[in-house]
Amino acid sequence: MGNLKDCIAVVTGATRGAGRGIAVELGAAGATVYVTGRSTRAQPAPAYGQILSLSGMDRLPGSIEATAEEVTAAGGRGIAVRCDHTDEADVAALFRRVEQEQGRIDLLVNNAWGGHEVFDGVFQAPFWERGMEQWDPFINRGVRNHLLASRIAAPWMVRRRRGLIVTTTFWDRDRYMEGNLFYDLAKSAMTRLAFGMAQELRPHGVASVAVTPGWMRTEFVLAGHHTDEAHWREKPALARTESPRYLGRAVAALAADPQVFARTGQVLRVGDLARSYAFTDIDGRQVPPFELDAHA
Ligand SMILES: NC(=O)c1ccc[n+]([C@@H]2O[C@H](COP(=O)([O-])OP(=O)(O)OC[C@H]3O[C@@H](n4cnc5c(N)ncnc54)[C@H](O)[C@@H]3O)[C@@H](O)[C@H]2O)c1
Repeated sequence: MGNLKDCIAVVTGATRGAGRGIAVELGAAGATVYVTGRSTRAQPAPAYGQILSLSGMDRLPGSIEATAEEVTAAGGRGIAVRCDHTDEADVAALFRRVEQEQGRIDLLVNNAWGGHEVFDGVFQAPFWERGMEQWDPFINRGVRNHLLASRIAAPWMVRRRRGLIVTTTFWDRDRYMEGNLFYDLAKSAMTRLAFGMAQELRPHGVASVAVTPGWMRTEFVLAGHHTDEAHWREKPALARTESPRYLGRAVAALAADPQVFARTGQVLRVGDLARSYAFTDIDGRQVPPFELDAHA
């Protein structure tokens, strides 16, 4: 993995899940990582949806401080900053702090995602049977928050004519997420956001890409299957999952790639990046890209 010891990164929504995996892998490559989220040790995580209630728990472990400590233990420097990414004042204060402490930002990872917190246990349903209460967590805590962070970080990158914005999403060759219109809308908008930002940043030497993992064994997914990272192999349904660190390795490889600008505007699958940059998941497997029809 490339050396990121001079990299100043912000990873949004990094108390758990994909964000945590990305932050820790950036740390392993030596980066300074601002770990953001709402959950602190003093203020526990918000409750998740029905799938966790079904398994007897509605709160997941994780805090910005715990992830920041993991980043530092991995070899980087983790800095925990409480930030609700829907709140413009919080987001402005986050980036002000990064500017005061570092004077620059090299990598922004747009990842905070509210969709899972309202998951109702229904995997597929026609849109007219889903409630409008899904709009806010899926769109405002999935797309608006990324635009909000990016429009504050972009001017600093533009001034230096360098930088990378990574937006995590789910994308499978433009296939429709059957029975999940809200999810599909949110993910399509994120992917398009990364593309649109790339067009406007291109003349300024700044890159923007969307990165799509496969099905990840996040704390949410593991709890929904009544298991944990030590025992997931006992669950046949999780056979093709990957760890969030696999996505983290993809982001670290992109951040360390001097040719990353050649990829600007693209949506990149973690399984493809693993082949291209020759990395594996934490268990040594090179998990192929997730394809919807292969899982139908
Ligand atoms: N889990 C998977 O298998 C999977 C697969 C493909 C793509 N993805 C995508 O990866 C991204 C991350 O998903 P995840 O699975 O890690 O989700 P998650 O629910 O496990 O984690 C989301 C993180 O964002 C934080 N967050 C939510 N709202 C926030 C807010 N307002 N301010 C700050 N932080 C906030 C949460 O607290 C949490 O730390 C999403 O775009 C998701 O669609 C996930």
